[in-house]
Amino acid sequence: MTVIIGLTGGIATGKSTVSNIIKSQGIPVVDADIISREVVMPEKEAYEKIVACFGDQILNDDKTINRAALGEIIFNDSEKRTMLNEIVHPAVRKEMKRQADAYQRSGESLVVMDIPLLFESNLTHMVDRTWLVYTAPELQLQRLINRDHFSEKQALSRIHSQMPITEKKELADVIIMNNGSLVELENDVLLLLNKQKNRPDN
Ligand SMILES: CC(C)(COP(=O)(O)OP(=O)(O)OC[C@H]1O[C@@H](n2cnc3c(N)ncnc32)[C@H](O)[C@@H]1O)[C@@H](O)C(=O)NCCC(=O)NCCS
Ligand SMILES: Nc1ncnc2c1ncn2[C@@H]1O[C@H](COP(=O)(O)OP(=O)(O)OP(=O)(O)O)[C@@H](O)[C@H]1O
Repeated sequence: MTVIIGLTGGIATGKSTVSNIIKSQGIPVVDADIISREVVMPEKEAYEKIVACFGDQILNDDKTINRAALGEIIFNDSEKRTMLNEIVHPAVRKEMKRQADAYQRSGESLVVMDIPLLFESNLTHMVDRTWLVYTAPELQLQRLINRDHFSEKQALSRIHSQMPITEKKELADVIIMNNGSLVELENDVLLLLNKQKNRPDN
């Protein structure tokens, strides 16, 4: 039997950092952010819909989508964000399911799905358990500004596009605290994986 873990968090709380630790242990990770980049490549179905909806001012010279430009639009306008989500999410869900099914068929005992909008998009039915990477809101803001060189306003508009991390904390089965160092985070994740291996049924 395969146990599927839904790994989530808020923007810049450390999902990719945790999923890299998980991958380093040979555990497969299905990554919604990576898939959401693949399904909007020029040859894919969602691409034409995005261009029709947002115009060619969101394109780079080579006709690929300018993610910074599209981000500026959708993180400042909830209606436009819903429109983009309605175009992109069905294709992302389909590919996530395809990858998870393939891992299941190949007999993996544990598969992790890294899904930033797991709770916002009601995708918990796709997973057996939910793990949340949590950082205190002030630290989340600081890490986002440092990583992406956003202004405070840009960073807050992205944070406010999601369910607050404090609310997600109430919904998750397991909380991975990420307020400390990277070494502490790695130790905690390795311990959690060990616990999961020893008690695969929950
Ligand atoms: C707006 C886009 C082009 C910006 O691209 P960019 O490369 O700057 O960011 P990236 O895709 O790496 O996302 C970074 C983080 O932003 C957050 N985020 C992304 N999209 C959304 C959204 N629609 N609503 C809320 N938060 C979001 C997530 O925490 C994600 O981990 C891109 O995020 C996108 O296409 N979003 C819509 C698809 C989506 O919802 N992806 C998230 C998981 S499926
Ligand atoms: N414990 C930590 N100590 C210091 N920096 C950290 C820690 N955890 C994560 N970071 C840094 O914080 C930033 C956000 O982490 P990461 O990119 O893993 O978040 P994410 O949740 O995957 O973000 P997104 O939602 O945008 O995909 C990165 O620059 C990362 O290196």
